[in-house]
Amino acid sequence: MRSVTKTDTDGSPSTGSSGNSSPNSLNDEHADDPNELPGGILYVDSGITYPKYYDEPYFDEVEELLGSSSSPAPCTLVWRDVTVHIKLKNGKLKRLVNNVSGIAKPGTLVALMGPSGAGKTTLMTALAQRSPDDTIVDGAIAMNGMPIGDFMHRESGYMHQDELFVENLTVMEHLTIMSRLKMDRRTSPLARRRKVNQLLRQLSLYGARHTRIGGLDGLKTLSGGERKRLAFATELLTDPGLLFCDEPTTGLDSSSAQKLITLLRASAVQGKTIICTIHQPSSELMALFDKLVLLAEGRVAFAGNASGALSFFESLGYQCPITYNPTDYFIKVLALTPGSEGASRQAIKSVCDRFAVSDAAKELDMEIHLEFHIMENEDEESKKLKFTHYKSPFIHTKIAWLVYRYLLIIVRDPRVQLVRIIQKLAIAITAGLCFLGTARLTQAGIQDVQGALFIIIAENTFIPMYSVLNMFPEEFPLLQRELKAGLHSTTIYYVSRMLALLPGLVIEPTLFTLVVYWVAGLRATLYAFGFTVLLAILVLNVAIACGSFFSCAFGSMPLAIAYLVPFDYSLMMTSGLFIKLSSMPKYVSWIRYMSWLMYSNEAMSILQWDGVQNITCTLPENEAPCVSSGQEVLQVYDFEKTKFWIDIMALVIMYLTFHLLALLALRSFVSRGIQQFISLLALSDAIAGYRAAGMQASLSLGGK
Ligand SMILES: Nc1ncnc2c1ncn2[C@@H]1O[C@H](COP(=O)(O)OP(=O)(O)OP(=O)(O)O)[C@@H](O)[C@H]1O
Repeated sequence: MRSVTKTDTDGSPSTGSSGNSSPNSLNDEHADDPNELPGGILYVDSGITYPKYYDEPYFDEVEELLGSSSSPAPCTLVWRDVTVHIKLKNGKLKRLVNNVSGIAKPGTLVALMGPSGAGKTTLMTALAQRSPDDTIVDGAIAMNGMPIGDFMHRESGYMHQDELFVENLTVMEHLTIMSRLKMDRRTSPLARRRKVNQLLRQLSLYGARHTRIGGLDGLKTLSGGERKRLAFATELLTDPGLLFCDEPTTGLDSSSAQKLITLLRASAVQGKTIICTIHQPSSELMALFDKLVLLAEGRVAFAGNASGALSFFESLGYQCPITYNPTDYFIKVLALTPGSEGASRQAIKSVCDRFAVSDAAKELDMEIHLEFHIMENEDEESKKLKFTHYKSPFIHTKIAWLVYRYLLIIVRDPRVQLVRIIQKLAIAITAGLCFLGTARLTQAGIQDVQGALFIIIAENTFIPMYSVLNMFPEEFPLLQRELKAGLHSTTIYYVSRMLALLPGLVIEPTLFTLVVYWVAGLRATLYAFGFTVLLAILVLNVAIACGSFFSCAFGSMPLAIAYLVPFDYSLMMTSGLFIKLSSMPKYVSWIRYMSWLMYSNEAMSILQWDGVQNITCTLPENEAPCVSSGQEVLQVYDFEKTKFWIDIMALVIMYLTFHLLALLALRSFVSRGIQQFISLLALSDAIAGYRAAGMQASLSLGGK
């Protein structure tokens, strides 16, 4: 056996871990290596150095050396008399799952089946402690003798029916980032990479490891089957003993479905407990499942071996025709027939009632009672031994990897970045050229200088503020899912999202101000230029913070725009350029204190005019009196030179306040849940439709 040697970035060699990724085999020596931030480290294997982290020869040898299998912690899930209600908008409760009991043991693959709307997903999310917030779950659910709680996020995996990814990432990037967000912080870098590589191979994704998951036009992306396998791989990163899969074969052809269920079967054989909802499996697929649970109208219609289901239905007089797939037949019996719903409900009730008093149900009941009895008599210490002693990654690790993820999204499409920079420069040059040679110390020059300053402020306010409005609503479904899975918190997400934007929020205003400032010929001192750039950066950041607040508070772009437009008009009107601030009526003049346009305009004007003397006057004597000094210019606009630092402080306070409000709005939005998001989308669509109708009407009026 050859030894595998890891060289940390400090150059000191250390022997790699030979265990699996479970905490028992963790190599504390490399615990949460701060050097292992995105970008990877170098590994040396018997004198050969392989750069970065995804080198195939390296992984080949490590796998030979360390073996590839790991055994998950055995997991028994038992539930008794589980009833699930949902709170409706009118305040009433609707029962979705009615008094359901069952058990899933280690090494079993359980099929949860039933007609559409039977309550499969509702039951599964309740068992996985991932129910939406407006749901009430009653009854007893326990895992390994402990009533379920937040620990389910780390002890179980949940594969959703519709997989959501950050589409512009590659398969390898996605798994690497998820391994840093999900896996125990004590897992050594070596074990983490080995796990990722092992999953890629096991799930036949190795060849597609550098393929983008989805997204960009014209580039190769993952197939539907590969996406499902990637979702599966993501859940397997932590090797959970319990796995929930919601319709994993939906959208797959029969061969891909067969492959996926075979994988689930293989995982169950390894010792996992897997509960899987599935629609219309073929007989071959069904043969891979150990147990079948049939749900109908929120109740259990059958639970036990698939072969037992045939005889149970036969005993009720439902003889499966020879040409029928038995599972299709069961679903047909348990589905509501359009036009005769009443009779169907009666038939379903009768099947569920008969199952409740059947021998199979009594046997199941005994098993469940025994499990709860053992649980009640087991001491806490031995219960704890059944759980992994998981330690979540540090907050700074999560932030670093989320920032990396969002930076990848930003730089992934260089065309967009390039277009943005070219656009910015083009606007800057055009705006600057309009003021070329005009910003002189003359009476006309005063207006030109103020105009150039306003261009800098406006360009760093309006477009950026509106451009951010769609960001949060777009990412909300994935955020909601990651929060439910306990991957991170709303605050971590928000901070990471903003940090990833930061480089652009510094580079863009700097470039823009640089061009406009010098082309327009504004005050040529390093002090004035430096602070103007700083102010432009601050303005852009306040605008982004304000846009983020509106985006988080209203949850959809059309709604946010509807409120932001009047707000930005009031900011602009009180900026000091369009109306004399001291002449504004009292009841609206307070708005200026919320206007970062006013603060930045005042500070930039002070930079341009403070200490300036001898502004030339070429006006005829009988015209208005001339402004002869910078001090007088500031007075014209109601600006005070002593307020320079107050303006900067006000901008900083606004930046912090908007971000804080945005974070609070996002947290409240998240806690109100996806349901509100869906209704907001409907409202936004209605607004968009209303606008389109209005536009149509005005067009047709115009036509007349
Ligand atoms: N938020 C909700 N408000 C009202 N009814 C709901 C809500 N969520 C689910 N339901 C209803 O609860 C029932 C069970 O839904 P669930 O998604 O669990 O069914 P399912 O068996 O998984 O269906 P499918 O196979 O079509 O996914 C359905 O009738 C559904 O319309």
